[in-house]
Amino acid sequence: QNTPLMPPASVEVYKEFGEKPGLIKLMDDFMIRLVANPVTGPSFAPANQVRIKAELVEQFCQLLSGPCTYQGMSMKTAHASLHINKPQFNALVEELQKSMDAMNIPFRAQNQLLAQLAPMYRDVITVK
Ligand code: HEM
Repeated sequence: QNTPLMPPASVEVYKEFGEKPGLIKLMDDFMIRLVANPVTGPSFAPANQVRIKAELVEQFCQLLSGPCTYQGMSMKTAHASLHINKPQFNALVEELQKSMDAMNIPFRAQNQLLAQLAPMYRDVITVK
């Protein structure tokens, strides 16, 4: 996790995501969408999806003030060699929104998570 510009979301929001089991379900849905999307698919199809999902669960749990400590790579390190551009970043966020809608996560809670993720564009996007 780099440059946390927002205070973590409240633990109430973690509950609205269904805690750990909710996040696991969310990531299963999200990864299917990421692989199917023509903009993000080429990055995720060849990757270790099981491991990325597990890391995302821990990361989102921490961002939502759940009882987790993300121990994966920094966003800068994880994405350094992936040549990610802005359309890819935006496509990932859109797929996440679809997954959150599919899980009936309240809109306000969705926005709490998105506010945590938005500043990460600085570390994730390396291609103009
Ligand atoms: C806010 C946006 C993003 C977040 C929060 C995020 C989060 C993560 C996390 C937690 C990991 C696992 C790190 C680890 O293994 O220790 C990861 C890896 C990865 N991410 Fe992202 N990511 C974002 C954007 C993107 C985008 C836009 C793409 C490509 C379209 C992408 C592609 C990947 C790939 C391919 C890996 C696996 C790298 C590897 O296996 O070495 N990510 N990401």
